[in-house]
Amino acid sequence: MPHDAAPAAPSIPVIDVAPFIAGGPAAGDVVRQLEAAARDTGFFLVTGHGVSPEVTDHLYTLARAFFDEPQDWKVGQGREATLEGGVSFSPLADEALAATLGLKTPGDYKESLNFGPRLKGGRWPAKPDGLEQAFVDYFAEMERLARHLRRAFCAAIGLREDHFEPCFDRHLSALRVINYPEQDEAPLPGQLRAGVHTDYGFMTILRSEASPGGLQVRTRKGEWLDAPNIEGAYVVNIGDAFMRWTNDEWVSTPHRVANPPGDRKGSARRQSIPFFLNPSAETVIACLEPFMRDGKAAKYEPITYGDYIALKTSQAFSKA
Ligand SMILES: O=C(O)CCC(=O)C(=O)O
Ligand SMILES: [Fe+2]
Repeated sequence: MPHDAAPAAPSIPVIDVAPFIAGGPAAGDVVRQLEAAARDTGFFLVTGHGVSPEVTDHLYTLARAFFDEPQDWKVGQGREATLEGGVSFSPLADEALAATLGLKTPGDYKESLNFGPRLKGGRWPAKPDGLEQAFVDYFAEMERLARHLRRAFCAAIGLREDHFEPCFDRHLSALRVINYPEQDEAPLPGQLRAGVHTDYGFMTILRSEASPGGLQVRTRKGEWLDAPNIEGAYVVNIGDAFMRWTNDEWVSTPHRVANPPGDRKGSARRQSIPFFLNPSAETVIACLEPFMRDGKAAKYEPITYGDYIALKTSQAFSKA
């Protein structure tokens, strides 16, 4: 076989969504690219998304200032969990994401700040100034991009373009900034920056950062791919609830965040910003009609998103 006929290495595609957002003649081509990626790896990068770089950088910078504060102070922040739209702080090794797949591992080598307008948190910290507003503004940017992507998904599936909109009227989406510190000491056996897991909800839109020890995605064949880092691009992946909605035809893919290699541990701080787009608690996840054509049957019983998420969350925080 001539060597140029070898199958292409699997990869995570980069899709320019600007023609879809603009609604021009190339919109259909974007829809086809998104559908192929959603069925194949369940992960893709988007450019041409229109998200404000200033709003993104501002949240990044203020969150970084928070993480730079002493640990003793941070652990006292956002503890009440009584305030809708409050903030919560999850310290190093608090969460083991691999527990959602039934794996016992030490807690993830990360700390995070978490916010959602309909999620309970505590009072916002007194510093840095403007932290709450930075979360709120970036959340709004993510909602805008998510709305475009939902419309594109409807076009791909053959649904009315506003099919999912009622599910997001009172959505339970969450915005998180994660700090993966430098690893001055070796992590515990089995401890990763973030253990292997799938995301629970509809989709995740991630602002990532190029640094040693980053996001890796498991293909359907079981190979681990490094997610590319492209300045200004966002990583998008399909979540479990959406996979269930599509009768498993669109895929929620396992992923993890690797530790930095031994020689780079002291220079490998990384900060990422995932936005987890989740439907409302009362949304019923039932197989979409186009996925039941040609004699195909629904694989799962309908379930409300509230029941579904409660189960997954309790697993993630049950410590090894
Ligand atoms: O930080 C990353 O690159 C990914 C984090 C992640 O997968 C998650 O928090 O669900
Ligand atoms: Fe994830």
